[in-house]
This record gives sequence, C-alpha cells and structure tokens, in this order.
Amino acid sequence: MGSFPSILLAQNSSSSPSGTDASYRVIPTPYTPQNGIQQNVSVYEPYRGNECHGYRAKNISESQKGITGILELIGSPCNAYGADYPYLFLNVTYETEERVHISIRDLNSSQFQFSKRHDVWQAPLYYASTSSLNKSNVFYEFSFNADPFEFWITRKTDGEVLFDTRGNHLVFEDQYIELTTNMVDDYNIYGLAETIHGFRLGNNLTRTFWNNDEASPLDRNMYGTHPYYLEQRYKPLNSSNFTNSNQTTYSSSSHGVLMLTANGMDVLLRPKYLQYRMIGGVIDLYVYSGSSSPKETTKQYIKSIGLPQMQQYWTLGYHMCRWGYQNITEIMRVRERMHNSSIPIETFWSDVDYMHNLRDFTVDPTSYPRDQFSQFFHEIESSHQHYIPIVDAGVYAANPTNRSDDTYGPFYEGFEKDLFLKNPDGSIYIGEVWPGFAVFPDFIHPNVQEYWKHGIQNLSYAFGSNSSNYIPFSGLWLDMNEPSSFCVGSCGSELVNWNPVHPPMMLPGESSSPVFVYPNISNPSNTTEFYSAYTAVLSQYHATATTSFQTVHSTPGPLGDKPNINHPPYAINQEQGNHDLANHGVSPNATHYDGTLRYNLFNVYGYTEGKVTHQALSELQPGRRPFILTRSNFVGTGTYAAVWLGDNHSNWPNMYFSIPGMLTYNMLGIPMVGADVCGFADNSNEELCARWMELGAFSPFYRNHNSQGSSLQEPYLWGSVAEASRRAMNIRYSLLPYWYTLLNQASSEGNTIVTPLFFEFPDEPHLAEADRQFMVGDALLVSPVLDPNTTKVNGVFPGNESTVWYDWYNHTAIEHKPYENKTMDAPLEHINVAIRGSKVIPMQQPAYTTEETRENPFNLLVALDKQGTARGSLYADDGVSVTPNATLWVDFSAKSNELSSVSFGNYNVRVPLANVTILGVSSSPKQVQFNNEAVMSYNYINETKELIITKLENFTSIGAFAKNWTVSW
Ligand SMILES: OC[C@H]1O[C@H](O[C@H]2[C@H](O)[C@@H](O)[C@@H](O[C@H]3[C@H](O)[C@@H](O)[C@@H](O)O[C@@H]3CO)O[C@@H]2CO)[C@H](O)[C@@H](O)[C@@H]1O
Repeated sequence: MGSFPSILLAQNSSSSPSGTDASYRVIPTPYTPQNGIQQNVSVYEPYRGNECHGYRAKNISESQKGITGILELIGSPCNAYGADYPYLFLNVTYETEERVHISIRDLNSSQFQFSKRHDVWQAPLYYASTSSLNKSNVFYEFSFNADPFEFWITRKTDGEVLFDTRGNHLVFEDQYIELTTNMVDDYNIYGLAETIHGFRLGNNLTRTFWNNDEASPLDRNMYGTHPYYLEQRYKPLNSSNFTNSNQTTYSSSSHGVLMLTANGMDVLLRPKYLQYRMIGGVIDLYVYSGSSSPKETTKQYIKSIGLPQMQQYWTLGYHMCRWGYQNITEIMRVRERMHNSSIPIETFWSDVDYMHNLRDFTVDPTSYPRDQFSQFFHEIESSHQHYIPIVDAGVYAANPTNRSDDTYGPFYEGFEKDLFLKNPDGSIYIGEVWPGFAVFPDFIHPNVQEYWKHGIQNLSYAFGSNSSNYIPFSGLWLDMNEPSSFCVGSCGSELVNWNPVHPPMMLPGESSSPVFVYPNISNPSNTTEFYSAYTAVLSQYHATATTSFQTVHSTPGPLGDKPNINHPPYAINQEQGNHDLANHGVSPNATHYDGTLRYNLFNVYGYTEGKVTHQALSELQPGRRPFILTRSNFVGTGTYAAVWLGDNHSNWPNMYFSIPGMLTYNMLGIPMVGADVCGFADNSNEELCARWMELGAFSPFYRNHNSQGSSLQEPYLWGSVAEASRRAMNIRYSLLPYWYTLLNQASSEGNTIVTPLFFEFPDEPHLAEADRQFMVGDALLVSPVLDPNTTKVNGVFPGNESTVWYDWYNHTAIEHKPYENKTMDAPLEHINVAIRGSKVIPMQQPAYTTEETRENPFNLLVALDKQGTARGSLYADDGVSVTPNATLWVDFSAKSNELSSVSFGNYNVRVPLANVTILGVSSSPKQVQFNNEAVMSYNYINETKELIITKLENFTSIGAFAKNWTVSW
C-alpha cells in the first residue's frame, strides 16, 4: 500500500520515443484481491469474448431515422467478468448527415447511462436535429446481421467500412462490456488521449481511461479522458503528379469514432482489431463519416462535443510559473529580471506556495502579505500584466479538535451545505492532498456552484480586494482534479498510522533518507483519532441540522449489489498501484449527492470542476471570458478551459512528446494547450531550456513551469536561453494577430491551432507519423530541434512540386524535393520556421506585452505561390468580451500583382497598416500603388525576390482595415 511506481520515462524513453517498444511496458504482476474476488488482468491475453456467443437481434424495426430492436443473449451466459444481461435494447439513430449514434443498453436501463446525465455533461450532439434526415440522405449506411448480431457502418460515397463488428461477439455484463471492430492493416489512428505516445498510435497499444495523477508515464493512463479517435486511410492512385518522378500518388479519407462514457475502460489497439472493454455503463457509440479532409472530420467531431471557448487575447503572451516561489518578493524579482533582460512576460503564476498552510482560498499572510500583493497588483495592472493562482480540488478538512481550524470557511461551508463526496456509508469521503486531510466538492451537486463561487470571491478578498467587482487575478489554475488523493481509498477508513501532514512520498527537493518522514506518528491528527473526531462532529451536525443529513449508499444494480466497485472483476490496465482503482485518486466507491457512484462518473470530475469554475468566474466577472487552466479533462473540456500536459520531466523525450500532446488535444477540441516548458521535474539545463523556450513560443499556451527542488529555469538565467527566448518571442508576439485569428477559427468552427502535417496534406502517407514538425494554422511550418548536441534539424516540406515554402528569417524560397527529409542549420538560438506559399499572414510590430503589441501598427506578410496568389484572414475584437460589441473579419487575397483587403464588421483596430512584404515577386515592379495612389516607399530585393512596401500609415491612419483597400505592384 502506498508505494509509488518509478517513472519509466526517465529510464527508457530515449531509445524509442514512439513508445511502442515492448520493453516500455510494465510487466503485469498478479493482483492480490483484497476482497476475495478474483480480478483478471488480461490485457496481455486478449479475452475477445471467445467464450461468449453474443446476442441475436429480434423485433427489429427500421425507419427513415434509424433502427431499434431487441438483442437476446445466445446460449447460456458466459459470465466473463460479471453477469450477462439476457436482453439488450438496440437503438441506432441517424443524428446528422455525418453522424450515426449506436446505443446498446440493458432492457431495463439498470446500467448507468452517462448520456442520460445532462446535468453532468452537455454537448450539441444531444440536440442534433433529425427532422429532415432520412436513411437516403445521410452519408453512411448502418448494416447488420441478426444472428449473431453484428453490425458495420459504411461510408456511402466510397464504400469504406468505418466500423465493423463482424466476427466478434458482443459481451454485455454489469461490470464488463466488450465491443470489437475489425481494423484495416497498419491503420492510422490518432486521439484516445491522454497518454504519452507518438501522435500516430500504432497497433500495439492498450489505452486505459482512468483519470490519473501521474507524471508522464509512457503509454499509460493520465489526467484526461477522450475516447475518440480519428482514422486516416490512404488509397494509391495509379498516376503520378510529380514530373520526373515515379512516386505513387494517393487519395485519402478519414472518419471518427467516439465511445461516450465516463466509466473506466481499456481500448486495445491490435493489428487486426480495436477492442473496447468497459467496466460499466452502456454502449453509446458515435461514428462520424468524416471526409477527404481530416480537418473537416475533426470539425464534425468538435462541433458535436462543443466548440472550444474563445480565449482572451493576453492569454497568448508568455506565462512564468514555478512551484517554490517562497514569497511575493521572489515573484517581483522575476518580473524585474525579465524586464531587465528584455524578455517579455505577460502572466505571473502562483503554485500552492501562496496559500496559507496549503489550503484552498487562503493567502499566506507572512510570505504573501496583502500590502505587498496590493503593490504587486498595482504594478502589473499598470503594465498590462496578469496574475493567476492555483486552486486544488481537495479542500482541507478542518480538524474538529483544533480550534484554530474553526475559521476555515471553505470546509465548514461545504460541510454544512453537504457538498462533499461521500463514502458508501454516507460519511464524508476524506482523502489526502497537500494540506493534509481533504474533502472533495461534489461538482455535480446543484448547490456547489454558489459554494465554489463564494470560495473564489473569498480568495479575491484574501488577495486584498475590497470589492466584489474587483478580482485581482486574471484566471484560475485547477490542479489535482482527477481528483488526486495520496491515500489508497478513503484515508479515514483505511490508513490508520499515517500522518497526513506529509504526503506518502518523497517530495521534490527532499533528502532521500529516510524516504518517508512521519514526524508525529502519534500526533492527534493521525487518521484513527481524526476519523473518530470527525464522526463526532457529524453526529453533532445530525443533531442540530435543520435539514436532515443525507446518508447515501451505493445503488444496487439489477443483478444485485455490484460485487465490487473498487476491485471490479475485470481489472483495467490502471497505471497506479498494481491496477488498484483506489490508488492515488478518490476512490470509485465514493458517491455523489444523489447516490451516483463515482465509479460511473470517474473520468468526468475535472470536467465538472472546470464547468463550475467557468460559471463562477462568469458570474463574478460578467461579460468577460474566463481563463481556466485545468489538469484533468474530458470530452468537451475545451468549452470551459485550457489544458496543460501535466507533470513532465526536464528531458529531451518529454520535450518531443509535448508535440504529439498538443496536436492530439487540438484535434480533441482543446486548442489552448501546452507543456511545462523547460520541463517540470528534475533539473533543466541550458541547451534543453533554450530549445524548449523556442518550441514553446509556437505552442498555443506558452508557460514555463518547474518544480520545487529543481533548479531555477527562468529564461534570463542562461545567456543562450535568454537570446533564444527573445528571438522566438519576437516571432510569437509579431504573429499575435495571426494566433488570435486562429483562436477565433478554433472557437467558431472547430479548427485546430497547431496542426499535424497530414491535416494540411492529407494525400501524403509519409506524413501519417510526422510529429516532430507541426504547423501553426495552415501557414507556418515549425521544425524544432528535439535532440541534444546538435545544430542541425531534419524536416520535410510537404506538398507537390508546385508548393513553395519560404524561410521565415531570410524570406528566400526553400529548395526541397517532394518526400525529401532535408537537413537544415539550427544554431542553438534559432528555430526553423517556414512560410507556406499561398498564405497571407497578419502581423503587428511586437512589443513587451500583448496589450502594447496591440497598440502597434500592422504588417502583412504575403507569401505567393507559384501562380502568384495568396489568401489569408484576420479576426479582431476587444480581446476580452464574451460577446464583443464589435468584431472585425478581414479577407486578404492576392492575385495578378494585387493584394486586396476586404473588411466585414465594425470593430476598428485603430492602429494603421505600416508594411506589406510580398515574397515570391519575380521582378522589380515599375510602380506600387495603394488604392491607385502611388506609393513612394518600397524596396525590391532581387536576391530574395521580395517586395517590401513601407510607410503605409499615411494611407491607413484611421485604422489599418477601417476601409477596404488594394495594393498593386
Ligand atoms: O502544486 C504542486 C504541483 O502539483 C502537481 O504535481 C504533483 C502531483 O500531482 C503529485 O501527485 C506528485 O507527483 C508525484 C507522483 O504522484 C508520483 O507517482 C511520482 O511520479 O512522482 C511525482 C512527483 O513527485 O507531486 C507533483 C509535484 O511534484 C501539479 O501537476 C504541478 O504542476 C504543481 O506544481
């Protein structure tokens, strides 16, 4: 009990970053049942339902909108890992032209149905209009065999079979559901987050869905759950588009598959099949027929789960964090040193250091005193900078025998309103997190909203605010919200001798001997006494409460009480503690206010916290877009929050894995994402941190964060890191209008912000695995250095021979051949960036903060393709409002030596246009005109074939895009 696995990555990852090497896997050890119930850890010996005979379909009723029917168990129950349901209800619904929903549940609806809990999780897919749809006008066809029941879904346009259970028996038991689809050879699938793996998942992986607080374990379950994958398929064509080339050309298509559940689940990816193994719930399968464009397939998915929220403009600036800033003076010093080093910083973050005794919604009066905070807030506000504090999910459980705890309102308020998760016997579930014993808000409770808002409001007061209208922080960072707990199961009932003032593990920076220090083992705060005291307080509460205290029990299932919740018969491949579901997180047998077992909502806690926090911040700052960063996440989290990739390590493989991580979250509707730049755990070093600061500048969310006990890693600490940061940030800040436009397209259409190469070039199979390069939007190709001791980097330049790529720095066309893995120079302070011919990129003169950058003139970078054309767009608004008073959309289009700018909307950026730089201009123009008026200030550089037009401010003094204009040359 309580042993924590070592970090595999640090030992093994450098040899096989794809994570598919068998040597990476944890060798399963037999699990010793704690309750006498045998658990079958069978991940390595696929069960595949071969002892079960499946179901036969009866009473089928087909309509234009779908199919319903009864599935009857064939033969005697196989009782693979539970009790088979004799009858199931099948409901196939043609929900949209592109999406079909296959629902299979037990006949009496006794199993938990996540899709019925709209109070917990909401998404547009629940409201699909089916009125005009019918069998003939949808893009897919649902087919089935009745006996045994098996189904398959075909895309009508090309006959591709997208999901196919033929030959695989359905198993449907109370604690085990198995559904298998056949897969094409060597399939390309992406998604199924969250884990540390290459972007393409391969066919030798088990993905487990069980939200888990663990630092970068290769191929294992982590903080988030997204049971969705996109599959990309290629078909060879017999002609070649490449002149003088024998390369085969391809067409491609993609589709998506979502298994919507918050229950624990393994998904086995194997050479011939993909198999779902769920330990509860029902089947809610959504198949998206997709498109020839993976971008479009992704939009189908993201629109169905909820478009991501639009973020505030400033969130695109650079964020600096560290666990271990001992006092506010240290943060102020960081601010000064960043400024003195001319390295932009937008947002200062506080980890738990700022809290009083590590308790939520408090501020340490000694290290972070109010007067100093007031000064700090005054200074950062006047320089347009921001501050974000952390809030942990676990609320300190006040010790009822300790009078000084009496004033800890966040506990007593929640306790009196009965808002915390419970044990099965109705007592409050007590776990352990940083402050010691902790309780966990029930974020689906109808009254939790007011409570949480009150906590945030109190935090604001604790920071020195005197008014409910003034919140000094600009957002909140939600951590430990799987939720993590350091006890195995409930602390109160299981751990009797552990002193909770220290977590059951060595903290970063502590000495190695003794490993676990329990200074007051006989202290009254030990769990037995604490628990007794607690019970006493509960009894007192019962006696005095005006409303009766609700005692809840786990709900008996149709087949009697579930035999075991913490140790179900089928053991998913949970990373923690030998598959123990109660290890390092709040146990699945904890219950919500209405008796719902956490077992059934396990993976959605972080999502619900994000949703409640979003609502609370929206009420506290009406009209303003809340900024929330969350660690734990679920399908649809992007609607409420941004995500960081959790605790990584300061090493090269972890830097590489941040790219597949960001790409994956982007295709899952959480575009605002990034890793802890320079690495969280262990010590970073100059070369790594320089490279990572460069890479981070091309992440949507750009935050340097590290752990207490690790050496400092602020970018000014090393000369090369400072220089690399300045250069990369100069690019990032000059591109802010482009980034913001991408944010808008993500939140309005479901676009990705950082994009895998194959999304832009879907007919090039060699890009299926490319994840060491990525695109920002559709115009910039980033090729970071991901290895130590090198000043070279390899990269491909996709597209056929007519595609032009320009070097960001010298503006020359890059010489490349199709499929060539080109070696480029990459000195330490340099990151390779290429501009795609055919794109227009809106930019601004970069300044120290995003706000100051917004006050600078615009520039346009026009990268012509071989036909001399280019297109681009710009979105602008006030940068903060949920519903801005005015918005602006600008279309840029270049052809036949003319660039036009056409504006829609009435937001005026106010600042003028300064320069237009056009790449790929074949010869010096005879004249340049702005709206048919001669422009005198321009320069043509023959060596680079670029035309630089300057001093356009005179033409655009009322605002760069206040009127439509043309520039011709
Ligand atoms: O607020 C402090 C940091 O808290 C988070 O990280 C901690 C994590 O949540 C803890 O579980 C623990 O991580 C250890 C892990 O549990 C264990 O199995 C082993 O892998 O070692 C890990 C490191 O000790 O401690 C983490 C902090 O070190 C949060 O993710 C961070 O961003 C916060 O800074």
